[in-house]
Amino acid sequence: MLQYREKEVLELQKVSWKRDGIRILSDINWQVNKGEHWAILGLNGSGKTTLLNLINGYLWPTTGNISVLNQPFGKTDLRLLRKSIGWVSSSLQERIKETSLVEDVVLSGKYASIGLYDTPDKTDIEQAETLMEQLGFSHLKGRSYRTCSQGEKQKILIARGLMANPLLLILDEPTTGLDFLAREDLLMSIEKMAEAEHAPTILFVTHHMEEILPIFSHTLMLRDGQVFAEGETRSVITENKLSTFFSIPVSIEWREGRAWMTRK
Ligand SMILES: Nc1ncnc2c1ncn2[C@@H]1O[C@H](COP(=O)(O)OP(=O)(O)OP(=O)(O)O)[C@@H](O)[C@H]1O
Repeated sequence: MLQYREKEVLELQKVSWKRDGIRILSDINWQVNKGEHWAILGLNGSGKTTLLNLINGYLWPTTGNISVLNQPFGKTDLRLLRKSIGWVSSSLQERIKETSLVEDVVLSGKYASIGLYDTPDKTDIEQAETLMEQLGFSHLKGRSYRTCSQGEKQKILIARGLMANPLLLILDEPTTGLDFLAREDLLMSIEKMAEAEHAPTILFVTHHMEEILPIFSHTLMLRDGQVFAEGETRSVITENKLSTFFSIPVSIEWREGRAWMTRK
């Protein structure tokens, strides 16, 4: 595990990524500091997944510099770094063994494994139980993962991601496929988790404005592989900026710290 006391969680300087002569990401400058949680907003194909793959070191930038948890890429052991990063995505969901018990899926996060290969100790079991309670699914203990709903599965995977006490937690479109109630329930669990003591820095990828909860102090907007806007959420989520971003006039209504968008 990395020992990490610095202020800076993430720094990208002039990062570009090209594939087959096409620039997928251009000139990304982005800094995330401790104490901030970021939403990443972008249309399909804007480069969000590519950006996450760069941060995790699964892709290498064509140009520019990346430093994650104060570890400059090129001088760092990426396998060690990845132990400090939790990543919850739909591709992870597909890799979970459907017959596993809910608590074993959570516990497997301790070893960054998909199955449960090591024997968990008492502290691990207690930690898993605390996370299940915090995220509101203690009642699913003893059930198989297969029998859980989509919203429950997302909570299980977030708890799994938290088992290794990551410093950075990436939630890549966690609300995909959820109905209104399941989505709100998951968002409230994420909010509670973010407010807990020793919570990791969260990067939350979404297509939907209203999912940017007040805990997301900052927002990065990506368009066509470029940073369209970045900074404090209230200064980024404005009618003017969003109308340009979506190329249609939109209005925003703020309710309980969340921006609800409609077409004008
Ligand atoms: N390995 C690759 N080779 C060629 N093109 C790629 C590759 N990976 C991504 N792209 C292209 O880069 C662009 C950005 O893709 P990316 O998956 O990062 O977008 P995204 O914002 O995550 O989209 P979505 O919201 O649909 O998941 C797309 O046009 C995609 O086709």
